[in-house]
Amino acid sequence: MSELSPEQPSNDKTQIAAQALHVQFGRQHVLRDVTIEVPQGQTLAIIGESGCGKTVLLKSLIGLVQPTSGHVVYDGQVLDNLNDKQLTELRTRFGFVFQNAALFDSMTIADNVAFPLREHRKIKLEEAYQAVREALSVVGLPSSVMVKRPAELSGGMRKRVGLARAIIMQPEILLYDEPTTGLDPIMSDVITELILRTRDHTNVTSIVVTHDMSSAMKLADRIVMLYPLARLEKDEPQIIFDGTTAEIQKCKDKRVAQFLRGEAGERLQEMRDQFESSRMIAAM
Ligand SMILES: Nc1ncnc2c1ncn2[C@@H]1O[C@H](COP(=O)(O)OP(=O)(O)OP(=O)(O)O)[C@@H](O)[C@H]1O
Repeated sequence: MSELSPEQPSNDKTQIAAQALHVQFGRQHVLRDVTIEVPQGQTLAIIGESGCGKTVLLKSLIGLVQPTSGHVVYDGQVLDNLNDKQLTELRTRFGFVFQNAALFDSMTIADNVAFPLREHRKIKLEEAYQAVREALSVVGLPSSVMVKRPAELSGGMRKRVGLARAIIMQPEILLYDEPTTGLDPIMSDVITELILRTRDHTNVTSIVVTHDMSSAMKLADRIVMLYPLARLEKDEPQIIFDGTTAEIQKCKDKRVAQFLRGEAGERLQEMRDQFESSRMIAAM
């Protein structure tokens, strides 16, 4: 395995670290100088308004997005020093819960959940299905769903299947992209509880990208808030808050407080201005 070449994260127990991460697509800069160290067992919520780069950060952490500069260090290994085989092996230690559950429509729930096991471990079908039953029971689903297909389940059930598939490999780290989006408040709370339960049972490190402040406040040990680069001056940091749930409630930064209160602030005026200018262009 490759040795750590950039600076060693300061915390010995750091499981994953983004070091001075910069991501750019064409001319659009999305992440600038983002540094976060996540200790083993921590549950970190990444919040921030739509388009600020939360998902890009999450994808960079598992090597699905290549940073323009900077590094991701996982358990002492720099991701960009790994070849494809090593990266694939490393990813088996990660569980990723996608925003839309990303299930295969043509497969049964049993085969969807068993998929990573069958892909990465030489395991008999019956053994895999036993692991599926256990993973489903952890997320509160009966084994009777195993024969169904994703289209036959509700959105909340599909999210739970996505979580079952992520935990079946007993990952060291779980990354969630908007796990409660599109769910009613009760089902959102169920998913939040499941994330907590999974963390408590397995001591897994969890990184949760979310807009859902009530979920973030309930599950996070730590909250990091990103701000869109387009709204920042060149020398302003993109991480505008990094602290506990208690600290964020006392945070004096207007941008953080507005986000917590769900206020649109100057965005409404900007939308009105855009509307007016497009009306004027149309009238010309
Ligand atoms: N593969 C890509 N190619 C080009 N641009 C991209 C790509 N992935 C993301 N972007 C752009 O990067 C910016 C940040 O996207 P990202 O999905 O990380 O936002 P987000 O904070 O997760 O937003 P949301 O909360 O709406 O999901 C957006 O402007 C998006 O269009």
